[in-house]
Amino acid sequence: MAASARTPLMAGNWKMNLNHQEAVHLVQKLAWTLSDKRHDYAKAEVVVIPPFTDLRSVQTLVDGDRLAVKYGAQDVSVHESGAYTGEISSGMLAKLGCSYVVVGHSERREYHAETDAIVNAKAHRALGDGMTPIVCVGEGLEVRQAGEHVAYTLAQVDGSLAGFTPEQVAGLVVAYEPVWAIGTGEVATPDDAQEVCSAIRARIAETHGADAAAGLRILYGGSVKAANVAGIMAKDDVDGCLVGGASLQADEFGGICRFYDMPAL
Ligand SMILES: O=C[C@H](O)COP(=O)(O)O
Repeated sequence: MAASARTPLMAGNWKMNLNHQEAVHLVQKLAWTLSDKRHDYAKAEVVVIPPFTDLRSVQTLVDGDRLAVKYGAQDVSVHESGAYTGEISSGMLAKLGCSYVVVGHSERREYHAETDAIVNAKAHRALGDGMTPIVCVGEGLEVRQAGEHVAYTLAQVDGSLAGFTPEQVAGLVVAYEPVWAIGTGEVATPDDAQEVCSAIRARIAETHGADAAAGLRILYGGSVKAANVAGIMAKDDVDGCLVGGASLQADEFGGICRFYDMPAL
């Protein structure tokens, strides 16, 4: 499968920002911006990832206005249901119409001690309920400075994708997010992104076969903006972006979604 056969994916992770009223306003403005510019959703799938408390409002808006924007959740429980106070199950997210679930974001790995085994269990939960996990991996600054970023990230990929069949892997999304580039303004160069994304694809070819590697979408995340997105997206093994801060502004995120119109700096 050629790179062009993978539909680019732009996912905006709002993190712990925006109440449900602000969420509706942002999605309306984003949809209007993309419609005004005649965005081609075949050139970039557009996904917003609000906090749990906004999901019902976003669902109502998307369904009511028949928007092409999709939405997902920032996390999911490893448990199916029961006495797990504060947890949200994959079944609940599927019922809200979520298409995607982020698992293993570095902020969950760091602040909530999520291991590859936990991330893997969450990814299986999401897929089991018909949603696509966006499995996050990526190294911290010390690992990068030691020159061990590729090996470190591939070990996370191995652990986080354990137990998936080649056919399942072909439909998954992996997001490579070097932790040192998240929210710092310190964007990895397009070559930095390509180095690790191509290594991930090569690893999947070894472990799950060529078709799985060709189908898997690999995103880059870390200080992506409209001004730098085109250079990153020009790389063969980068199939989209997981965007934090810049996804909170409709114009900026709209520009990222329309990367194909942006100059590659
Ligand atoms: O999930 C998104 C990433 O953490 C990137 O965040 P950022 O675009 O604010 O650097």
